[in-house]
Amino acid sequence: MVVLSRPALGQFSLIKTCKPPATFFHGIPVVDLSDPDAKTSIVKACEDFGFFKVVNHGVPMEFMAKLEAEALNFFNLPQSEKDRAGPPDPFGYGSKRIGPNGDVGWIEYLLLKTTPDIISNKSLSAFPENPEIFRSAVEKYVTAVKKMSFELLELMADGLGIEPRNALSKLLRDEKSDSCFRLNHYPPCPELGALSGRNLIGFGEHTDPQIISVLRSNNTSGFQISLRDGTWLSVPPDQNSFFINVGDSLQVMTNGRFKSLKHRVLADPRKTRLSMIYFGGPPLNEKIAPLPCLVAQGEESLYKEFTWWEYKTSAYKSRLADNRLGLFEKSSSH
Ligand SMILES: C=C1C[C@]23C[C@@]1(O)CC[C@H]2[C@@]12CC[C@H](O)[C@@](C)(C(=O)O1)[C@H]2[C@@H]3C(=O)O
Ligand SMILES: O=C(O)CCC(=O)C(=O)O
Ligand SMILES: [Fe+2]
Repeated sequence: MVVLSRPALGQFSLIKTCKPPATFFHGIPVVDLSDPDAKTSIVKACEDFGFFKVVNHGVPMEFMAKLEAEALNFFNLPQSEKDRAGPPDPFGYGSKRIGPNGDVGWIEYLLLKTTPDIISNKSLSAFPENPEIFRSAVEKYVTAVKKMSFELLELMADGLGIEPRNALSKLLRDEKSDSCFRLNHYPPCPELGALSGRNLIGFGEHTDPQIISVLRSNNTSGFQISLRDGTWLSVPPDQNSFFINVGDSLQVMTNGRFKSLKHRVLADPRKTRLSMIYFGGPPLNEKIAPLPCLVAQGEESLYKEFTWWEYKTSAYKSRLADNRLGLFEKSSSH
């Protein structure tokens, strides 16, 4: 029989109680939603990165594949037909111009409102043949992704010790939730091959203003996140997984504990990138402020008081790369 000395026993209990290290893939935190301790890895990823990948998410792969096929059908239409769904106001079809303030990229997109109806009339007019097929593909996908987003926000609340656990998810579950959905199409840019070492911006660097963004793309790379040292990390694409971004509003609601992360997309010389992103936002009249239980005694909010409507209005006056939250920080003189 082996008799363990006291110090050796101590080590043994440490091994047994220590949490396994977070899983990473190419420097990106990966959260397995079937893991009973997913809430801990979600909180850690949101604190350290403001970004993570989700596997075992429960969203049927066929919903992703069907919507991808329908979106490609749309983007492969003649330009004149696509233009019938534009210009974006901000909803509808847009090409090269992103937002109202002069940002451009190697991209075309459809921006859709998810409440109260999935698709505004203008976007539907681009599908004269059979708008119902497209509507149904978007609806199935968005409904499943919303459900997963509610779960993620409930796990976040659990992990942060917030009560009730629906304090965050109720904002997206609300029928007045101001959420939207975006299909981005980045055509290949063959000229890029000749300009070796040069980057072509598909979607310029920015943070997302909402609470969370849930991104799924085909297997084409191009998505990058900004690391603390200012370098860009390329995120290996994975068409079967989701990538989650903490939005500016969640940064405020956690009083800066979670960070909204800058990201961007570079165009590819050879391959088409097709991405679909659900942006979960609160109702327009919702006050965006730190949850009281996350502000320790003696501490105060890092941000001025504002509603989602005020933030969104201000965001739409900004350029993509602007530090939108800066205007709402208490230290700011604006
Ligand atoms: C340049 C802009 C495009 C954007 C509105 C804005 O003025 C600044 C924020 C941008 C952004 C980034 C995340 C989402 O893609 C988006 C729909 C959003 O809510 O904020 C876009 C806006 C847009 O494309 O209209
Ligand atoms: O298209 C992508 O992969 C990301 C685009 C994005 O960040 C956005 O639409 O806000
Ligand atoms: Fe984004």
